[in-house]
Amino acid sequence: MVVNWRMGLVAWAVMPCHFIGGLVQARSAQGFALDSSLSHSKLSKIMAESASNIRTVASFVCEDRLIAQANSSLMDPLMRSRIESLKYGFIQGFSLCLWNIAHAVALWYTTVLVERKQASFENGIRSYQIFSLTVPSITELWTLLPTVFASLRILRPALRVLDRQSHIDPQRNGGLRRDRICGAVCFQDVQFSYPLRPDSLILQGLSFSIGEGMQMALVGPSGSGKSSVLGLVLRFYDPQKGRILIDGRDIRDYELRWLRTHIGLVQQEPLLFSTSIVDNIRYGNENASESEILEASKQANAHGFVSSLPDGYDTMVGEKGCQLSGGQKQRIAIARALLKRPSIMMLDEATSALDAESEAMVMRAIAQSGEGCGCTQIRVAHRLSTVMDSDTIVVMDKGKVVEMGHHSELVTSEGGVYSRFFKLQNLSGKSNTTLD
Ligand SMILES: Nc1ncnc2c1ncn2[C@@H]1O[C@H](COP(=O)(O)OP(=O)(O)OP(=O)(O)O)[C@@H](O)[C@H]1O
Repeated sequence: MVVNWRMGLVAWAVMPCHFIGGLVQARSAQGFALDSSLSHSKLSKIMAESASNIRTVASFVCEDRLIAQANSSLMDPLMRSRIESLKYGFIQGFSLCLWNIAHAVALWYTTVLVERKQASFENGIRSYQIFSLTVPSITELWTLLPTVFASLRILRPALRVLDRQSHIDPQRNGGLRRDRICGAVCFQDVQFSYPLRPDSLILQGLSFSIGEGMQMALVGPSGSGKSSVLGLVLRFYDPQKGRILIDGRDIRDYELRWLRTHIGLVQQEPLLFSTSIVDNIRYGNENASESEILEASKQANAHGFVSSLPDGYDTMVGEKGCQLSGGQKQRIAIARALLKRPSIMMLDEATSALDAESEAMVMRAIAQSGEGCGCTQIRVAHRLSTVMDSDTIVVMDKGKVVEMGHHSELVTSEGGVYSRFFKLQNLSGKSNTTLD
């Protein structure tokens, strides 16, 4: 407009041609971006699952099936991408055509202005140069849009997870803190269903209580809700109805992170981190001294096998602890939990891979590990022989307590669930017969 207002008006007049061309291109490229990000996310899921379950894949000879799945995850988007490419090619041609028409008009009008002496040759060239450099640059911003859309599409699931507000916020400060937890646990008429399956009631009015320092065993058929009970004590979820009390106070009153530091959990399939044994044990308490780590390892009956390894406590355990046996992993996980010195220790089939002698030794160590009042233990077990000594045995079925008491009472109760399965396990002579 400053160099030559007539040229300026032409630039404004042809600008929509540029914009429309760029917009059409951007729109058509969006489909492309979606297809390729979807197909790659499917493919990487198949690859990650196959790699982490490589032994299962090999033992079921599933390699060909997985390769076929990986191929088909790419074939469908590939076909669609070919069609999209053709469409994109035509659209690209159309928009470039519009683009070049705009340039042709601008150049033609420059020559007209110079011919009519309404612009000097120098100003004509200058204004055309300004037009041909600035207008396409502005319009090219549109062509960046597909990249922006594609990035947003890839980021959106991650952003959704980051934005999700947890109903139970472990970062929230405030709430009750005490000098210590003694470990009395009480479930009062607890009803619970998982958020993803709100209609299926997992715990149906569950009530029981354990005194501080006592040992309680949870037994029952698979799917009866035993592990869910442990998840509720750690407040991974809150019950829909009823209350859970620790030392007489509702667990929702406590500061969550503080509460969790007093509760130990060892699961049947303990997940170890891909680092050294000592770092895995230290995970329980990063401020622990070397002698405390050694002590916890001895209590968990892990010290013997760790010392016999060439690198001892510096041995790397591999991804998820794959370079250790099941029993060794369990012992490291127990040592890690013991290092926390928890007031409540929850063991979910945590000693299933240990021999009877090691198991008895570890259980004794856990019982002595709590501060002051001793450590309250909640054990989930299928092998009844391992929980016979518990102070209380709670027998669960379909989310309810069906029997409760000491082994000597339950085993003599005629027609009782516990006595029936105890006989079954003894008769079969297999210690791993389960309540199923
Ligand atoms: N995250 C979850 N979302 C939805 N349902 C779940 C979830 N976890 C478990 N369930 C369901 O809750 C029920 C109880 O599961 P839970 O693991 O508590 O049983 P369990 O008695 O410990 O079983 P097992 O002895 O086989 O370990 C099962 O029917 C299970 O399918």
